[in-house]
Amino acid sequence: MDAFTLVVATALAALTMAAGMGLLYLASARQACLVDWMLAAACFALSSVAAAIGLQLQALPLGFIACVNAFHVAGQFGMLAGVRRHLRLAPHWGWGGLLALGALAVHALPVMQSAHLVRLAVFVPVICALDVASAWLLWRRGEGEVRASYLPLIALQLLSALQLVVRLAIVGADGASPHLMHGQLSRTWGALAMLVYLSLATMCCALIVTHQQTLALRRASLTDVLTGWLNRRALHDIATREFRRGRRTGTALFFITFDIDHFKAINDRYGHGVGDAAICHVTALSARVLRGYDALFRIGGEEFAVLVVGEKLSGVCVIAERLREVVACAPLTVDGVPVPMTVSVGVAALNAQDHKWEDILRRADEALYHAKQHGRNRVSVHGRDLAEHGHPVRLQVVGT
Ligand SMILES: Nc1nc2c(ncn2[C@@H]2O[C@H](COP(=O)(O)OP(=O)(O)OP(=O)(O)O)[C@@H](O)[C@H]2O)c(=O)[nH]1
Repeated sequence: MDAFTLVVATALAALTMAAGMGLLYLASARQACLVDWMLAAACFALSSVAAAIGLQLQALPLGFIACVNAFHVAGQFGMLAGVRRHLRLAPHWGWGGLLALGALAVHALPVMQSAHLVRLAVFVPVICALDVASAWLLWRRGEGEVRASYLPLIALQLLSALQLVVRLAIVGADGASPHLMHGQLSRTWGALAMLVYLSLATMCCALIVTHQQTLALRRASLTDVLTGWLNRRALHDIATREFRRGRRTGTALFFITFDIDHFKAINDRYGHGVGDAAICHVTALSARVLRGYDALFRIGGEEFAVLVVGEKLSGVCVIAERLREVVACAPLTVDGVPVPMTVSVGVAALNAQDHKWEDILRRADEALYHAKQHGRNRVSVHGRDLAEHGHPVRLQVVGT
């Protein structure tokens, strides 16, 4: 295939990428990085169109070469800008504009007019730096589940940089041993590499965005909207997994359940809006005293559960007591007036007779009920304050 046909195909691939990014932007949750990638593709398309026109004029005029290179640099910067925006960093398009203008201006230097090799030697490091910067950012910031979706674009950016370095080396070697690669062949290589790059970049960018949406949907399906705590569906998944692990490895497992005391009265007196704020207030306070890695669940209107793994009973009782205390000591303020709140707390541990995690939760609920029955604003521990089915063993209550 001749260079002209390849360049036209590259322009079409760039336009396809721009259209794909634009359509995905409209169809998805308007992720702004898609606009950056669409602009990047538009720059690549302009670069290819300039190259195609220049090739038709036989001897490629320097003005066209300058445009080809400037739009190409802008396109590569756009790829980086999209990556930065996806990672919640400022895209800095201003720098991209300056870089493109610099790329245009540098062609006025006489040395740039002399040889294809000189121009390659100037632009390859710039483009490689942009490619490697995108790959490095994605690698550094991509943690956990998202990294898998970043790997194809990381690989593509690195391969793009690598092929440029190889191309520069071959064109450079051509200077020493003539005809290894003349300018026309180098351009054909460049157009072919760009065609492959654009086709794959379209898929890589789409993969990143759709994967992120999938994760967001999954997160939303497991999270309570009001508090941001996990919901019952998540409780089932996480508790089942931890219960199995606890049975197999003998790791201690506890549920702390707690419930806002006389919450109905808060709703009745101040309205549902304040009731909602009270729920958020309690969960925010509780999260402060809980360990960052405990799983926190909203399991009912104003009832919550914490799954504690690998702790001693005494440690769990300290956590539960701290939780009770922090809520009692920090009332919600409504129009400058404090609204005192307390919580009743129940604690239960995994024991040898348990067949399923629901057994532990049921006992924690019984302990919570016991705390309610014995004055509220207190912590009751199953097996210490009450025996099976909520019968008191001795009325020793941790707390008030
Ligand atoms: N504002 C608000 N209220 C809720 C929400 N979910 C449940 N509720 C209300 O919470 C109240 C719970 O009341 P009860 O179960 O009687 O419990 P309580 O008044 O806290 O009494 P005790 O638990 O016995 O101390 C009900 O009035 C529900 O309507 C919610 O998301 N927001």
